[in-house]
Amino acid sequence: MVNEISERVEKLFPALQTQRRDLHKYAESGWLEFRTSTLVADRLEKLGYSLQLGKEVIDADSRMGLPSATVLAEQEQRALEQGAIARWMPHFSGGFTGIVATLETGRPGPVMGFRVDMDALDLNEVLEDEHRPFREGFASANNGMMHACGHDGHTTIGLGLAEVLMQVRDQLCGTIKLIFQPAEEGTRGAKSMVEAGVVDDVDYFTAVHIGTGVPANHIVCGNDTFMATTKLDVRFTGVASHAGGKPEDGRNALLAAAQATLGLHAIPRHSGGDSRINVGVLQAGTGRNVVPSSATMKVETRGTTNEVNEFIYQQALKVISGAAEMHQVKFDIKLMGAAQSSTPTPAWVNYIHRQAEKLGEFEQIIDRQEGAAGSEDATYMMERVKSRGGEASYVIFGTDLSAGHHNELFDFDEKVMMQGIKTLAALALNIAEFKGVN
Ligand SMILES: O=C(O)C[C@H](NC(=O)Cc1c[nH]c2ccccc12)C(=O)O
Repeated sequence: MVNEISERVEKLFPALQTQRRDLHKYAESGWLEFRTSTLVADRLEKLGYSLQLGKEVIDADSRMGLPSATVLAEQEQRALEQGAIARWMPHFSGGFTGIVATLETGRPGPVMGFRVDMDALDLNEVLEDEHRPFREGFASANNGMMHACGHDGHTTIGLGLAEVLMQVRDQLCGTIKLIFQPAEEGTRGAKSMVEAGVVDDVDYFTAVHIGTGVPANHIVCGNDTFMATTKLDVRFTGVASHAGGKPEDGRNALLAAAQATLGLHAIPRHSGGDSRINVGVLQAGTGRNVVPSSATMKVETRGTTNEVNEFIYQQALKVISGAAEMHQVKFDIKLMGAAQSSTPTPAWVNYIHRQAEKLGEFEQIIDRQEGAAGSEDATYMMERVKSRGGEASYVIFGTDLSAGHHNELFDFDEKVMMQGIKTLAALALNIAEFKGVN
């Protein structure tokens, strides 16, 4: 069975590479994955999956960090010009760019959920010969959007997995659910899919990532270091006045934001675990001789547990309102994203380990990756599945990178996609080996 899967996946490689490069070239940021979604939906339908799309899998009110209506409309238009398939667009229009593809095998067995993400980062790709995507003609055509975290690879893994599983459907049991999630960056999209009930029937859940510093031919079967996080946009609104003639009439939003920035970074640590705070963007003012009446900040808090993150977040709210009070300016706070901390379930990690072993492709099979990582909103899905007694894990496939994640020179070795597909396909094919037949 292992050899059969390997051969099938190897055969797909040229098509997978073309697919990945197409997605890379037409990179789309979170909630704007219009072209990507229409292509993914079309492919999955052709393969024979039943599809749930857009509002069926995205709870509108649980979406975080949604771009403005203007941006959504502009980008939908741009996607159509770049080859989005128009007949699918009504499902995704307005920022509902999520897809769940289901394969009912008709044989008894568990529901297995696989999650990949589809969004790019807000980043300009390097357009120079030293960078392979540019050299080979698939660098991002979209200004300010770049697949610099490998989600083009993840989406391609999802499509390749869909194809292989359909080829071997007679050997599968239970139900396969492939989840294509929007807006992972900024941890904005997963919650809306969880609230739409997407994983409520999933018994065994697996999310994937490539790279993240894990060497090529290594697999981490259960990454368990994701930090809980809260993302917020803060806007201070003061009063503009003549900086020379009437400074006392002004209410200085820039000072409030500056004060808040220093105060935020001075929030104490928490004995319950590591924490982070970052003011990543700070913009204020309009002119040299005007008391600045507006300021905006983009802030994130993190903690190794939900409690630690909540502590930092609550302190942050106090610092922000205190700084506003000090400078007599108004403020408002918008929640832009959030994720929980989560740990995989040991039995599922162990099963993944054994399947990876059988593939015979990996030099090292690691159960846990230690050390503080970033955040991931797949944790919402993991926690929902676990809360119902299910199994969940987050798997990392190591690969050689040309530069770190979120860097303008990021690229990866596309062979990793095949290792990903083989491993995930093995999880589905051999599920009878997990705790016997369900
Ligand atoms: O918080 C976010 O915006 C999500 C973003 N997530 C990632 O970069 C994914 C990620 C970070 N570190 C790891 C380690 C393993 C897998 C995935 C990751 C981050 O942490 O800034």
